[in-house]
Amino acid sequence: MTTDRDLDPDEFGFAAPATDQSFENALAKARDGVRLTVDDATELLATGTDTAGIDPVRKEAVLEAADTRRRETVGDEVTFVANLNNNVTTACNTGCLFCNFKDSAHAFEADSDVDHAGFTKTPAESRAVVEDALDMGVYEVCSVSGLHPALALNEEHHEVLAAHDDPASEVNYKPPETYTTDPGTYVEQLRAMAVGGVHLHSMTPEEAYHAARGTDWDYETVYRALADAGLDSAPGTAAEILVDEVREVICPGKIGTDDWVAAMEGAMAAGLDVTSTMMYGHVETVEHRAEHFGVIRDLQDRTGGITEFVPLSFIHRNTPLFRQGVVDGGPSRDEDELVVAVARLFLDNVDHIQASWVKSGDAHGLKLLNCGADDFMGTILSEEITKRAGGEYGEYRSFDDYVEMITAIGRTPVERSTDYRTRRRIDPDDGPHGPTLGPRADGTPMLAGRPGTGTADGSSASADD
Ligand SMILES: C[S@@+](CC[C@H](N)C(=O)[O-])C[C@H]1O[C@@H](n2cnc3c(N)ncnc32)[C@H](O)[C@@H]1O
Ligand SMILES: Nc1c(NC[C@H](O)[C@H](O)[C@H](O)CO)[nH]c(=O)[nH]c1=O
Ligand SMILES: N[C@@H](Cc1ccc(O)cc1)C(=O)O
Ligand code: SF4
Repeated sequence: MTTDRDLDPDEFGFAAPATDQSFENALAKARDGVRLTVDDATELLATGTDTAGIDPVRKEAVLEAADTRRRETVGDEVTFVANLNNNVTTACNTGCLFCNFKDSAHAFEADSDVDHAGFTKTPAESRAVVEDALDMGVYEVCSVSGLHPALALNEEHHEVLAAHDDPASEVNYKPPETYTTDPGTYVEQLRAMAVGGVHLHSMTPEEAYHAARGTDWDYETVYRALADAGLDSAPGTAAEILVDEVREVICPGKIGTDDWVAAMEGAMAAGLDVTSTMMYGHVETVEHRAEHFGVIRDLQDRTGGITEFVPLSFIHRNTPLFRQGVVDGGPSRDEDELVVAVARLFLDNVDHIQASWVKSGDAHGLKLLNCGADDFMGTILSEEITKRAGGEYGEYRSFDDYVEMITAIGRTPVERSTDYRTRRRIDPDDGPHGPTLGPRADGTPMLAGRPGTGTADGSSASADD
């Protein structure tokens, strides 16, 4: 078991980025549509490693090149999805230092008197949440969870884990009866959520690792079992920064880069689409970000199954990294803009780049749509990861919010399916607007207080911490 530990910032002092490339050459290649190298990306992200800090004139040139590339490759549509986040449990012992979503699993034990603000849902509770959302027109459920020690793939996995001499320390396992609430198995949770034709987007590489721990099952086998239970696609979170020297600092309990890549390949081999992410703006350098882009582009060259790239701006306020003084904040807005722009320019084989209103808010999220992004995520209805980390931008956007925001920047609002293959252009003048692609969607707005609806209150409520 890994727990939060004190870190000395000097412990990880990475070398200052430097390359043999010049900013001007890298920019010229980007403008000409020549495939960029990791060194090129480093120069663009740094607005030149020859100068300290971000140069505002060079930054604008990078953003403009990326915005032009976005217009030429995917046009002026801005997509979004009618989705729901349903996280099953916050119990987790992995101890990632950037995460405040998790609660120590010990606190969930039936005989524990440790207070915690987290939750575990049974499969029946998960199903009820999804059913309510389907009534609102939602057609995607995104479910990511803590690595609860009682979660196993299926009954067979429970037996394998329980057969260890000391399951808690050897395979991070305690039987369900240890806990106040039994989360069921991964297969049971997915079966419960895969209801009414909803698209189930779940099981990050880290969760797939947990669903195979203590066995010799490969990732494809695990994802096939999950697909049989109703899984449609997998979120490429747990990526953080795909460079092991960074992972050793911020998430030493997590799988390494090679394993993350193997899990994504296993998911795709099992016939699933995947997304890709990068969580940046903590201890890493711009060179690490560029290397991360290289890992994603190589993976996509081999597989073609990545539907989108989602930059996740580090939210610092309540995290161990910030509280222990390892970092003094998250990324600046300039860095957010450059990450989106260089993702658009470098990831020439990934069509869609997402801007996140959860991480950046509406105004800056819209700005990111002018830096190379073409997707504005989803309605989500509930948000726990960013909120618990100290995010302040709420947990719900309505279709009317989306249409108003996207038309305000002169772009075309488009409702999409998770895989982007089904799209509906929305006529801004034909409101009020609601989802139409869901199995129970008839264009009715996802409004506050509709009978049977979940917790969304129709406003863009702030985080309550
Ligand atoms: C909270 S985990 C849940 C799923 C699973 N436990 C895992 O790690 O894959 C999902 C992702 O949220 C992101 N995340 C967590 N804390 C964050 C923070 N403070 N700021 C931004 N993103 C964060 C990370 O990228 C992480 O991989
Ligand atoms: N960027 C964030 C997302 N993005 C995921 C989308 O909502 C959607 O599930 C995906 O594009 C597949 O269709 N989700 C969050 O909860 N928070 C974010 O910051
Ligand atoms: N839920 C993740 C974000 C995410 C989930 C699924 C994705 O496919 C992409 C991004 C977060 O808030 O950090
Ligand atoms: S990021 Fe995921 S694995 Fe890491 S502590 Fe948070 S919930 Fe656990």
